[in-house]
Amino acid sequence: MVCSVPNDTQREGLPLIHGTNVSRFFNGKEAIVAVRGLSFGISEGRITAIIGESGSGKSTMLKLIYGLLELDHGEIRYRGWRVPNPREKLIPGHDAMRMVSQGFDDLNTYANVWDNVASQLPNTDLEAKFRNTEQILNRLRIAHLRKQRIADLSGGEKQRVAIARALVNEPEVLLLDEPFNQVDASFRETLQADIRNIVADTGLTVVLVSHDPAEVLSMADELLVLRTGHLVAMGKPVGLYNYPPNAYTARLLAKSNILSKEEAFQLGIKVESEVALHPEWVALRENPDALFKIQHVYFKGFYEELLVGNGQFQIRVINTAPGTFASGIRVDIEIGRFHALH
Ligand SMILES: Nc1ncnc2c1ncn2[C@@H]1O[C@H](COP(=O)(O)OP(=O)(O)OP(=O)(O)O)[C@@H](O)[C@H]1O
Repeated sequence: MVCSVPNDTQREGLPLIHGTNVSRFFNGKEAIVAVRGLSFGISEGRITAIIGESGSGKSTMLKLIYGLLELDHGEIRYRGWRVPNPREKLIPGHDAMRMVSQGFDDLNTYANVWDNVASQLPNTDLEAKFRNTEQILNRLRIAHLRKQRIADLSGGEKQRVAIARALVNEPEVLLLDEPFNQVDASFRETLQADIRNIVADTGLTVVLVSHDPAEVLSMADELLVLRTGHLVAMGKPVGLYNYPPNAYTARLLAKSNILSKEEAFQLGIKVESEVALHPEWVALRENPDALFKIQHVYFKGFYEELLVGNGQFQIRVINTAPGTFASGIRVDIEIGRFHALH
């Protein structure tokens, strides 16, 4: 779907969504940098997650992609055409995309689920309206709720209605702002699986924002990592997890221990840079003469998180055999692997 801007010409050979040097500031001269100098590509038919700490610019980036906010610098293209900014379009937001924001502002609280979804479709073909509404309610497993008012639904159910409403008229891109916020783990996993299936079956492109990368590691095909408005890493989850390009990404994805080269040396690692040591890359062996001591044991269910220190620095370690170590015990640290941050 082309949603064009006057005097624009299509650029060939770009990914589906392509940003060049995108910046957006707030507050005029005392500018708050929301995002700065972002250049990125988002592929068609994939799930791309924008991740980063609170305030890193994720929601701003999503709104810029959709065309809800004006850019201060740079440009964003969709299928090679420039995304219109809010001044260039009567109803802001790209016609090929739909966005589901936090808070479900778009839902009509007093109408029922069916009407909230069906109202997105025209009355010109009532049979198609019925069929498409029914189909998307089934896909999102909320057909049994069709007569319920939004006000009476749980947060997770509302989230599914909001997504159904966004998908019912078959956008090419679905933008999701923190879709798994405030929902429990089992709900999250089934919703993630349902979204993955929709992407696989329909070729939909999904861009989602998350402040908790662990929750999207298994779901996203690509990750874009933001830090204070800058893009500091992009790539596939497995690659970024195992070979993070910087300390921020290592901490965000893996809660990694970041050690200076001097600290690493004390663990027998000889490198000329900082080191990322993921908590699961470390094993412990009890030794009454060891320099390191278990300082805290945090019970996590099927595993424990241990804080181990030598008086100078601490590292976090995952122990998959809970109950083996108690606070105060002295341990040797065995490094399975590490990743040098150059
Ligand atoms: N309308 C606005 N006016 C002023 N500052 C804004 C506005 N929108 C965003 N900002 C600022 O821009 C920065 C990035 O905000 P943004 O909401 O994009 O971050 P985020 O990564 O989505 O955060 P969170 O995870 O907390 O939702 C923040 O410092 C924020 O305070």
